[in-house]
Amino acid sequence: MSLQIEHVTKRFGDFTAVDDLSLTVDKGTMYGFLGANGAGKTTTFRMILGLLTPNEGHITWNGKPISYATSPQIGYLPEERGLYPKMKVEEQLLFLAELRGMKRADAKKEIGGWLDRFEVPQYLNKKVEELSKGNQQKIQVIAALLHKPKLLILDEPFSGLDPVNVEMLKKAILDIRNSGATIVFSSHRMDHVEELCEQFSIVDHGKQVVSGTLKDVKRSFGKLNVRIRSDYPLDSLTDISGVTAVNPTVEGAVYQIETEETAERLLAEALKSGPVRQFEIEEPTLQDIFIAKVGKEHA
Ligand SMILES: Nc1ncnc2c1ncn2[C@@H]1O[C@H](COP(=O)(O)OP(=O)(O)OP(=O)(O)O)[C@@H](O)[C@H]1O
Repeated sequence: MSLQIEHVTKRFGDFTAVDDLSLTVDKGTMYGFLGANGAGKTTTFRMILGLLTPNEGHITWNGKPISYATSPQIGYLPEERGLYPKMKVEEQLLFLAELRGMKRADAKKEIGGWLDRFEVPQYLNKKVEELSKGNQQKIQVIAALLHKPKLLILDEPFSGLDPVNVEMLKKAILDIRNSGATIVFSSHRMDHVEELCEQFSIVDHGKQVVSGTLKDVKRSFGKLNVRIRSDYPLDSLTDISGVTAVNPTVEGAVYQIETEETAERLLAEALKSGPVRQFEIEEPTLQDIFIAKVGKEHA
């Protein structure tokens, strides 16, 4: 079982939002779909779900086209959150669960469990509009996964959640993946993607610019980070040859380099100013890779 996107292009008039995109998401994988604002992520999700039709190419789940409207196998958290503000939480979730083919009694049981898990059981009989934005978001996440979909598409699932709720949602998503579901999500938070995803791709202006496993992409990026903390000025380090980028931190900077010899030169130069409190060579982060591939202005 896999999700396959083959040479998919989507145009709106003269504008190409998704440009010859191909990717495969294997069953049981947690897949991160990344890109700057306007890169084409939501458009791709809508095409996966059959809500938009590609101009070219094919998308299949398990070898067949998907129809979100009719398939109980699919769960979707849309970017534009679409709960009915006047409806009570339980009514709303029951309504959506029945649309996805669940029996009312089963849905009722599951709803209770999820509201407890997300620490919002007190809102069962409250109108959606009475909940805070973050709590509405949790209800919408519950709506997407209540019927135990085999393929779960989450458009920015963490946006608007505080750190405690982000952790709660991460655990829930991991449990769903561990139960065998395939999950594709978009996020602008690279750290979340690093923690959760086995595979990912980055799109830019509708084109795929990077894809693969985190390990392979990091290895092929061919750059390292050197983190230096010091109580003394480090200005002269910026000019050392082999430094490709400098990101200042509160107590020093992180220098992007290509070879370890540059790290030695950085350390020698830093020590000229005074003692160094931290010197560490780190692998590149997904944030580094994203910025390098998509451009600083988008980060
Ligand atoms: N119905 C539409 N008509 C015309 N242009 C559209 C339409 N839907 C999307 N676009 C354009 O397609 C591009 C891709 O939009 P999309 O929403 O897929 O980006 P995204 O990667 O999800 O962005 P974000 O991270 O900001 O949510 C944008 O330039 C957007 O303006």
